[in-house]
Amino acid sequence: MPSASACMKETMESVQLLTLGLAITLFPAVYWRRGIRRGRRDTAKKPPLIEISDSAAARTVLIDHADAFSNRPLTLFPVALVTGQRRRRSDSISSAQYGPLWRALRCNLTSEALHPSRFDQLGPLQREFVASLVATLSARIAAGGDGGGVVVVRDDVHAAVFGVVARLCFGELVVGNARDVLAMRRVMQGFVRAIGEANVFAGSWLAKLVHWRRWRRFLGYRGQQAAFFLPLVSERERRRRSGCCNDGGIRPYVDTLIDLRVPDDDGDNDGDDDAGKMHVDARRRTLTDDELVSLLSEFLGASTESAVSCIEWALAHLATKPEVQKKLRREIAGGGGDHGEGSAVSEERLRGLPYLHAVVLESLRLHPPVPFLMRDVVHAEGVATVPAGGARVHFLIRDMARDGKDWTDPDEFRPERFLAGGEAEGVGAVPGPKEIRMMPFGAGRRYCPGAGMGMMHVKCFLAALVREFEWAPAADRGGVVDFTELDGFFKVMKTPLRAHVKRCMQAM
Ligand code: HEM
Repeated sequence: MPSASACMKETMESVQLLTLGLAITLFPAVYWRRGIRRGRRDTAKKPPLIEISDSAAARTVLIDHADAFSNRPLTLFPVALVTGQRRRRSDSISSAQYGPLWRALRCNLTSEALHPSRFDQLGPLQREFVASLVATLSARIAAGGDGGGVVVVRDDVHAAVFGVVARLCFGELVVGNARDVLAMRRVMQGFVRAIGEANVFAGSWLAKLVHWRRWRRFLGYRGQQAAFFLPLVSERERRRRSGCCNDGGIRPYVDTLIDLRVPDDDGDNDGDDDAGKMHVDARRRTLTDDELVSLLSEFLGASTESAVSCIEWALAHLATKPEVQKKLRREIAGGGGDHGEGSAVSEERLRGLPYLHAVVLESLRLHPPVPFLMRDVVHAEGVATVPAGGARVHFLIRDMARDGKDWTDPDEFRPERFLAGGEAEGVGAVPGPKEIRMMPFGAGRRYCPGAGMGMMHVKCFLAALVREFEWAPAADRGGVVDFTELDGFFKVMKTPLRAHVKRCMQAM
């Protein structure tokens, strides 16, 4: 028999459903009448969508017309994340319009948390999380017996990368706090999954009604993020005031956000939920709570999801190409110098491993974690493809990097093409101004500021995984790896990689 609380919950849900249904039925009628009365029915049309998959055309517009192609759509996801009457947008770097606020936010990230001079300080952090990943996988293998075992690697890699990123973001606040970090990770994973599925709600109240539980869960992620992040921000402020922070020499991203003052140029604070809490000083202000949540969520999500996607795709290809795997292992083990079981390969050595670099580039070419770039173009004088009234432009990164006119056997995983003498010698992760062959980190004004850090995370974990373990397709699926992509916001493998893994003899 259902309990009283279950009955109560069901009744509440029915009432909510009924209310939502009524609101949806009445809203269009009321809005329509008001619109006609005031003579302001929204006639704004969606801009036409233009898709560009030719690399030469992409270079022309993104580089030669960089200013015109420097804005993303106002809402990045198919539906807005913050609801209600807020008049101030709660921007992250990705969503901010090209202008002073975007510049201040991006400059803060690149000159602080992502500055290359920081990379060398990351050694102890990487060693800690590489060692824990190696230990986790070794335990799984041991549980499988016979010196090897079938492992689904994605979640363990995700935990390790997120561990590093959370520490860069929050510093000592998350040290020794494994349960909270796991809970925060689950919220971020749920959020990323939800935005990948948000297309079902886009532009239709009926869809929101039909999928109302999912819709409610989707909106709930924002609140859950705030519930994790804002107390950490307050605690950080408290510890800074009392002078007891010890972050091992790395200034966490949250500190830079607390200290940041951004231009207060929209002057539109009336009725804003956060306006009362903001400190405004001579047209520069502190960040609102909403902005803090957006920026922290962006840092955690952007740094983790793309890196994990790239590591998993690379492992999938290495598992099916033993000769490439062996060659890579030889290169990683070759220089010696890195010591101890599961220890990370140092930043300096990672820079000197051309084949590892080529493997990562080839993985990003075939499976860019972000499949297309978005731009909102209002005026683009001299660009014939964009009509006078402007357009939404999508750059299809994946198609570009598999174009048969630019690449030989474009669907083949062949890292050698990036080595000296190969067809893509000198092609980097971020394109230069003269030519675009591939752009997994985007291009133009809005290219990814985390490209250097992202490459480093991928190389560091991939190097350790290949040095310590041998990878082969799991036999229980006929020894076949399914390379189908999931149709989400980030392009991960639809079926998470199941690999037969055993410890390498030289690593034992
Ligand atoms: C393998 C790792 C990564 C990949 C493949 C990747 C890919 C991308 C792509 C394709 C874009 C859009 C660029 C454009 O529109 O031209 C982007 C933007 C961005 N990424 Fe990354 N990213 C990675 C790692 C990171 C990391 C570590 C961070 C650090 C926080 C980061 C932060 C951002 C931000 C803030 C933007 C928005 C930039 C702006 O609008 O100015 N990403 N990323």
